[in-house]
Order: sequence, then structure tokens, then C-alpha cells
Amino acid sequence: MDQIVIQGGKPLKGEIRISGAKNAALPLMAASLLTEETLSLSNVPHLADISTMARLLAQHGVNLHMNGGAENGSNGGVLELRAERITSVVAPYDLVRKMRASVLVLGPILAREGRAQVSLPGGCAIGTRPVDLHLNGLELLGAEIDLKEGYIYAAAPGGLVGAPVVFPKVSVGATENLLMAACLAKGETQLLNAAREPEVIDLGECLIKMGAEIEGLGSDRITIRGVERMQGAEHSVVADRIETGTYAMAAAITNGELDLIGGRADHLSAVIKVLTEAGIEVQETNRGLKVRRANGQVHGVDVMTEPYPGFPTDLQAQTMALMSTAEGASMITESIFENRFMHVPELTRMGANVNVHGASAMVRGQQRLTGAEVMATDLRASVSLVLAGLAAEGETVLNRVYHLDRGYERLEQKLAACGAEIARRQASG
Ligand SMILES: CC(=O)N[C@H]1[C@@H](OP(=O)(O)OP(=O)(O)OC[C@H]2O[C@@H](n3ccc(=O)[nH]c3=O)[C@H](O)[C@@H]2O)O[C@H](CO)[C@@H](O)[C@@H]1O
Ligand SMILES: C=C(OP(=O)(O)O)C(=O)O
Repeated sequence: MDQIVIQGGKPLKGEIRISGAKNAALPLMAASLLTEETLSLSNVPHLADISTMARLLAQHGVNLHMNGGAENGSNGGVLELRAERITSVVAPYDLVRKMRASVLVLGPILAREGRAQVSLPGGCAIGTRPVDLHLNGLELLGAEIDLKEGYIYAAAPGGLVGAPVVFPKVSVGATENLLMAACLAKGETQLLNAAREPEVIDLGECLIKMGAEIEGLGSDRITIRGVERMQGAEHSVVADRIETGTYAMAAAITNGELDLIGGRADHLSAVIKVLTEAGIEVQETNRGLKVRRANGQVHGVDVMTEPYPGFPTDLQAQTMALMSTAEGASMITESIFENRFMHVPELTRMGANVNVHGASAMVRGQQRLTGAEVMATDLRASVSLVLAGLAAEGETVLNRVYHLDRGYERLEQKLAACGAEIARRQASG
């Protein structure tokens, strides 16, 4: 198995091109199931999750073709998807268990075929992550849902029928599943308390290009008027705000200066507010964002994760790494997932001083972190250890690199090009 080895203490300087967002690309790929015509997606990142979704779609009968790549800093790949015929309505456990976003095929397959059978995704390292909101929403559109032998059996033989759906809790995935399903439902659907994340807007904008009638994207009230059929379209995947935020924190934690090409301030308002309060300057340029410390110091700040436009849970672990080296204390509260502090014991092994009480972690900033052998059980926890390793004295060895490969395109290359001493190697023994 691969490891990432970092010799810490080098300030990062240079530019990093931000990739297309994993969390936008995945639902966009699932949207290809809504039409027999070709959906062409550009700026698609090369990531393990994208390959998993490609394998899942291929076994549903989608023809996929990837052109180009992100090598040499180019703009990601162009992925063409054509679901001329859906040859299987079953999403098997083997693929769904690898990636929870697989459940996003449920809405489109059910809407197009009148039935779908999708493995229940199960829990994961960051929490139980149920799909009740997806299923209750589809039931309101007239689907009959049965849970048997670990699978969701969904049927709507006469087609889905639009209806008001009030989500009791904001869910990105449930909003996306319902948004796609409602496109082919008869009549009007209203999604209330809908997610407002930029990735939901990106999906909605692509669906509009595909012929959908959607209003209210970016608000908590989305209206969809169902259409008879959807068509092919071309769409470029929105820039990854989580990757942008991660590299902004890499600049800050190493006391360096990075230009994040294609990074968007408008998708990171809550994050920029926190960073500014912590003494980090985030400046908009005509190519993206420039990030550095304002006065050489990072100060502790309190952070609470919330649905968009609040502070993203997907940047909580990275923020904790940054605050571990800040002057003063920070209180970090995780309000989205019940078990998203798995990076804490590993950061502690590197010298961080963190005490968790329920959903909050008190971080007391230390003068320095020290390199160690560490591992993490999820994507953002892993990258928080990379950030800590970049700032730490000595060598950090990160195990279970496959978590990083789910969501960070060419991570070592991007960091090494800015002066980080970072390499991937095969673990011995
Ligand atoms: C592929 C993708 O886009 N993943 C993102 C998406 O995940 P995902 O779409 O799975 O996250 P949700 O927004 O659905 O989850 C928010 C909260 O609602 C709960 N919930 C969700 C659905 C449901 O049916 N019942 C229920 O109780 C979840 O357990 C969680 O506590 O949004 C999360 C929150 O911003 C991000 O951390 C993930 O990176
Ligand atoms: C939690 C994440 O992804 P997923 O929802 O695919 O597990 C993430 O991107 O941080």
C-alpha cells in the first residue's frame, strides 16, 4: 500500500490550479441517466470516486468516454456519457459500498425507468449517514419504497408525480436526488428547506441545459416543472471550493504564499471570514485567490460547521490542523456529522493539543508540531494530516493514502511544485 512522506517546515510558494469539484462531478455524472442523448462534462477531476461512479454507470448501460486529463496543469478531462438504454436498474452493493454518492443514481433511474434497485450505502467513518430523506422525498413523488436484503426497491410504474417536499433537515444528496427525479415527474415539485451548496446549483444549471424547468437554485425553495424528456448538453464542472480552502490553509499553516488559480471567493465567504479573523489574507485576483498570512501570525478563532452558506464540514479537519499551530485557543464545533473528529488522535500524536467534548473540540495552539507516522479513516481527516505534516518539524508518514485519492487530484505534484518536500512511496513490509 502507498504512503505519503513529508519533510515539514517548508513555506509553500507558487500557484496551484484548482480542479473541478468531486462533489459536483458525481451528481452531474448521475444526471446522464436522465437522457438517451450524450452529456458532455468538462473540467472533470481524475479521482478514485470519479472512476467508481464511472464503473457504476457503465454497469447500468451508460457508455463513457474520457478525453484528456489534468496532467501538466491543464483543465481536467472531458467526460462524455451516453445512456442510450438503461440495461440494468440495479446498483450493486459492491460498488455502492465504496462510495456513498452512488445512491444518486436512484432518483434518475427511478424517474426514467419506473423502477430502481439500489444497495443501501450503510454508515461510514464520519457517521451513520442514513438516506431516509432521499426515500421519504421520492415517496412523496409517488414512489413505492421497500427495504429488503440491504437493498432499496423503488417503483413508480405509472411514473413519478410532482409534489411539495419539505425536508426536515438540509441534505445535499437528498436535494440532488429529488432535483433529478422531479425533472421527469408529471407536474410541479417544490423542494423546501433545500440545500443551497454551489454543487447543487451546478447540477441544477446542467439540468436546465438538458431541458429541465427549474427555478430557485441557490435558495432553500426550488421549483421544478417536470418535462416529458431530457436532452444532451455540455457542461463544465464548477471549481472545487473544498480543494481551494484546503490549499488556502496549506499556505497559512506553512507561512507561505499561494495563488489558487480558478479558486472562487464567492463560494468560500464563511471560510474567508474565519481565515481573515485568524490573520490570513485572502485576496481576489483576476485568476483566482492569493493567500498568505497578513502579519506573520495565525490567531485562534471559533468555528462551527453548518449547511451552506455556513462553514463547510468538509473543511473542519483542515481548520483544526491550522488552529493546532495558531496563537491562542479555538473552539471547533461539528454540527453536520456526529463522528467527524477522527483526525484528533492523529493530530495529537503530532503534538497538537485538542480536547473533544461532544460535538466541540477545544484546540490550544502549539508553537510547533512534530512529524510522526499517522493514518486516517476518511478523506478530509487525511488531508488535515498532510497539512500538519507540511508545518511539522521532521518527517511525517501518512498511511491509507487511498482516502486522499478519492478527492484530491495530483495532491503531491501540486504541493511539490510549490516547494513542499512530499513524495509517495510503497510501504515496506
Ligand atoms: C458527494 C457529496 O456531495 N458529499 C457531500 C454531501 O454528502 P451528503 O449528501 O451525504 O450529506 P447530507 O447533506 O445529505 O448530510 C447532512 C446531514 O444530514 C443527514 N442525513 C442525510 C440524508 C438523509 O437521508 N438523512 C439524514 O439524516 C446526514 O447524516 C448528515 O448528518 O454533503 C456533505 C455535507 O455538506 C459533505 O460533507 C459531503 O462531502
Ligand atoms: C464526506 C465526503 O465525501 P462523501 O460524501 O462522498 O463521503 C467529502 O468529500 O469530504
